[in-house]
Amino acid sequence: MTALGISLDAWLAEAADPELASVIADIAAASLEISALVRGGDLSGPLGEAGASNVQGETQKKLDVLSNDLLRDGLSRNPRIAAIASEEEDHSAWFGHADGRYLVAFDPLDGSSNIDVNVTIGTIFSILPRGDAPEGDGAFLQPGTAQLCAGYFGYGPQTVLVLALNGRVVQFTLSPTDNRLLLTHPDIRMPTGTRMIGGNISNMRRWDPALGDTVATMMAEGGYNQRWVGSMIADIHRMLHQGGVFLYPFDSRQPKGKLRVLYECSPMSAIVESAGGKAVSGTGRILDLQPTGLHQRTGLICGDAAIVDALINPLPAAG
Ligand SMILES: O=P(O)(O)OC[C@H]1O[C@](O)(COP(=O)(O)O)[C@@H](O)[C@@H]1O
Ligand SMILES: [Mg+2]
Ligand SMILES: [Mg+2]
Repeated sequence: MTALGISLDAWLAEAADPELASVIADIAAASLEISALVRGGDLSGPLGEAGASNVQGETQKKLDVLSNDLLRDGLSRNPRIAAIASEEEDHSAWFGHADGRYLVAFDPLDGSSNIDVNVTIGTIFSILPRGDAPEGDGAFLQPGTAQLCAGYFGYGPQTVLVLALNGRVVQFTLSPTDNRLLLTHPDIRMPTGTRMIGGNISNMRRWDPALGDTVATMMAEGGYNQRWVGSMIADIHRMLHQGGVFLYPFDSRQPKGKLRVLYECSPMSAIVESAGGKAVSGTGRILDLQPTGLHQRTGLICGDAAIVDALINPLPAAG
């Protein structure tokens, strides 16, 4: 169903089986609560430092913790969801649902450093089959090709939901009048040929020299524009609609990469590929990567396939 303006629920009734639809609907319900907190800003209460660190040693903001709790609590009530894994939790959480057919991995709040400055942040999620693996983190260690659905919420001037499902990318926008998610983009295709790069250029000196040289040449001589919000979801959302590439490559300070495979790179790469783009780590396709850890990191270069190719070709062969 592609009629503009139809609700998420009506769209899901046609696009997904009822069980998968219920999982997406529950993620959406929790995310709309997060959206309301974000919209309230300081009026929602202090959203700054929570005084704790997550398993990766990163300072947690109160909104990171609140968002995690909203998603975890909301999803725990769905009997079809066996377990969740989150950036903010050391290990996967299993709900004891005998009929749980799905696993959900999520970054509850992407772009935490932008919370206090009213810049777009988001929620990223990946829905995987439960499979036969025993209960535990290992059940989540599936390549991105196994994802049944990938998506993100963007909390910016508009609250949007972007979904990759059945090989298509669609976008819903939150109606401010009745708080419903309505279809605004029935088939997003990444534009090609846009000369735009989204990367943290302050890290350029730490990148593979060949990659750094290529990017420097593109900007100095190729007419490339540079854009960097500092929230992956916002930077990739821009690429999805305007074209160009997003990159957070391996570097000498973070040789294993910064962005997490299961709940950042895998879902965002599924969205980029489904919209006609390409997503690689620098040593291979992201969606083919077999994760070995719940919080594993990787490099990421994604977007317009021709520009991604131009960036990775000078890099050494896959290792
Ligand atoms: O500090 P930098 O280099 O700007 O990093 C920004 C990157 O870190 C992230 O914020 C990591 O996400 P979290 O906020 O979920 O930790 C990405 O969204 C973004 O691309
Ligand atoms: Mg993140
Ligand atoms: Mg996060």
